[in-house]
Amino acid sequence: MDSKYFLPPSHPPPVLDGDQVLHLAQAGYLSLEPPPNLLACLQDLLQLDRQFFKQSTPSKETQFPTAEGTELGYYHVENEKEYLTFRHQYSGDSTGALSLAASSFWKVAASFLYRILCDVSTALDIPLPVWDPLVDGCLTMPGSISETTPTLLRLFDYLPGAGAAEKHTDTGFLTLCIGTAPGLQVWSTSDPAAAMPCDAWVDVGTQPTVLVGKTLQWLSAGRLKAGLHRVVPNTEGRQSVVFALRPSLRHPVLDLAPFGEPSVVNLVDIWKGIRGSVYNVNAQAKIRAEQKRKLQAKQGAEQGFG
Ligand SMILES: O=C(O)CCC(=O)C(=O)O
Ligand SMILES: [Fe+2]
Repeated sequence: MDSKYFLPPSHPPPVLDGDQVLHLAQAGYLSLEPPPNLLACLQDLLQLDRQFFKQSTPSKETQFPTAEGTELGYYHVENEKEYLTFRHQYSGDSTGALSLAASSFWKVAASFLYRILCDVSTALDIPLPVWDPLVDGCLTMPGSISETTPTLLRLFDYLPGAGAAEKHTDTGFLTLCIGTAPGLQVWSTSDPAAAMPCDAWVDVGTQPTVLVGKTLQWLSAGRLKAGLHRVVPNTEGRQSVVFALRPSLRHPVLDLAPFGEPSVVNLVDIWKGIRGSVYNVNAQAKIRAEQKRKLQAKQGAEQGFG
């Protein structure tokens, strides 16, 4: 028998249909139903997440020391929110279970977003192998700090009536946001052909939502638009799980030919440029204000990132 019948499929099964790809590209966001295994991992993670945030601040800080600004470990924004950022696995008795649940969730969330990346690539005629170096080390939670990439999993605990995030776009490829209560809003622009423009903030409620980030917008030369979003306070408070698939920086030399651009760039420089063009909506109020002030002085604009 001809061996071609035994070749593996060249593409993972699609997650999105054509209309969903179009919506994600044009609106910069898409609310959708994730696969059952992702929801099962989410429930395990949320249970441990609630137990974690009930602990005292010193206990949380000891288990997951704040590091790299907001980018690693436990971070507290006084009177607003606290959150825990995973970029690698932690060990130790008190943190083992949470770290393990985070690692399981990371794997399914990363594979979900990667498949969505494949779906948009197919629609844009971008060859799928192009993504291999770009997601190297991002699809499973790295074992140690030395193996980290910018990709992260973040567990938020927003204070009732106060926890929020100013409007911003994320910096990476794709972000998956799942909240336990309403609060996340996306900016929805009307069809340019519509008679009456009706641009508005739209509540996504507790519906899992995928957002396009600035790096994907840049790589696709604007064919995918980064999704503007914000978090508004909820009187009951809110937990959310945010997985941000960001570029791996392990292979800095990036040939843009497969993206339709005849040039070679340094991905580290591109990433630094994108990160440097925005302020951090998740930083403490004073740091945020200072970052905003510096940015305004530099570019006369106000832009946030999450
Ligand atoms: O909490 C959420 O659902 C979203 C948070 C967010 O937008 C961010 O951290 O970038
Ligand atoms: Fe965000």
